[in-house]
Amino acid sequence: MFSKDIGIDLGTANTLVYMKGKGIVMREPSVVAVDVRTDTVLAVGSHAKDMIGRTPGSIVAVRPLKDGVIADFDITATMLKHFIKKAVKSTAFSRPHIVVCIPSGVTEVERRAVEDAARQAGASQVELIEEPMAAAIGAGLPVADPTGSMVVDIGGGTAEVAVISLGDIVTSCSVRVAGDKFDEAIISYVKKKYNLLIGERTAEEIKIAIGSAFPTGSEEDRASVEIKGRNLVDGLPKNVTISAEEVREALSDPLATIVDAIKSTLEKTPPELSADIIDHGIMLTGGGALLRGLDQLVEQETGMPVHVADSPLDCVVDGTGKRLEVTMPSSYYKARR
Ligand SMILES: Nc1ncnc2c1ncn2[C@@H]1O[C@H](COP(=O)(O)OP(=O)(O)OP(=O)(O)O)[C@@H](O)[C@H]1O
Repeated sequence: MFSKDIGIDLGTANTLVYMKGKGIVMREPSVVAVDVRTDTVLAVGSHAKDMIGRTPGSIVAVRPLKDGVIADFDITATMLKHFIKKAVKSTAFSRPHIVVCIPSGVTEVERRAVEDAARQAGASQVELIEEPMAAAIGAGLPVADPTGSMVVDIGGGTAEVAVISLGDIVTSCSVRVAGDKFDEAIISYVKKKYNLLIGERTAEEIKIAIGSAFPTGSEEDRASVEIKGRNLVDGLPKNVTISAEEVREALSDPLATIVDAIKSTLEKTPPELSADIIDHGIMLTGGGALLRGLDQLVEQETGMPVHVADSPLDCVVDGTGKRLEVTMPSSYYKARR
């Protein structure tokens, strides 16, 4: 029988929905626009993201999950309900089973808020799973085997590093430094060097266009882009050209934090599992894994082989999907309670 069971990657940057039997049915930015005068939600997802930095005083476009935690409870619940209702039109007779993957830094109270929101949106059963585990499953790592698999999931708010064996996390480390901090680093670099104020959207565009973690010796190392912002000296709009090398310099501090998290997790890993990681390498997932040269940087810093997952942005939601498609032991998805 056709089932509307869904898996959700409730990410700080993007929310993805996987429907059993269909695959990924929705990808939207985790953004909500609210009219503060009437306290009503005006837009959710990409429409709301387009409004960031461009709203009049009466409207705020917010990202309810920030730095890997739920910054605004009620808005997160509203957004989750909106996405669930959009993906699955549940009725009293077809209440879906929902698997939600949430950042591992969320508190017990926040977990309950997510569960309640999913139930209010029509879920009959709600299961919460840990992000690095979902990412590892989605990336196709042999998480159930008695062998060490290392995954590094770099999203918008958090970078999660985990070593998994026999269906459970053996050692892990989570830092609140990921894609958003890369954008912030670009903003402050441009401000310091050029006295130019740019917005979050522009910084993200620069990162995606010419950002890199390591010089790869290719033509792209010499790329540059023209950016527009507000001159901090006279307050007027201004253009400057920024090079790939400058962006790499801007990103070096947040990247060093992520590399340190990987190294400290490796230091805590039992020797047998370390040996497995030397053989199989480290798997990078999450949107941050798309940063050019990141695999080479991690490889140079750790001496381990490093692979980037096939579809890094989809790994977490694919992991929740595999949970719905296959019956696996619940120990795979041990939610931290
Ligand atoms: N080509 C790219 N190069 C560099 N960064 C990218 C690229 N494409 C997307 N990103 C970044 O990836 C991040 C979003 O990744 P992802 O969707 O995996 O995060 P998330 O799951 O929402 O966040 P979290 O895991 O922290 O909850 C954003 O910061 C985005 O700017």
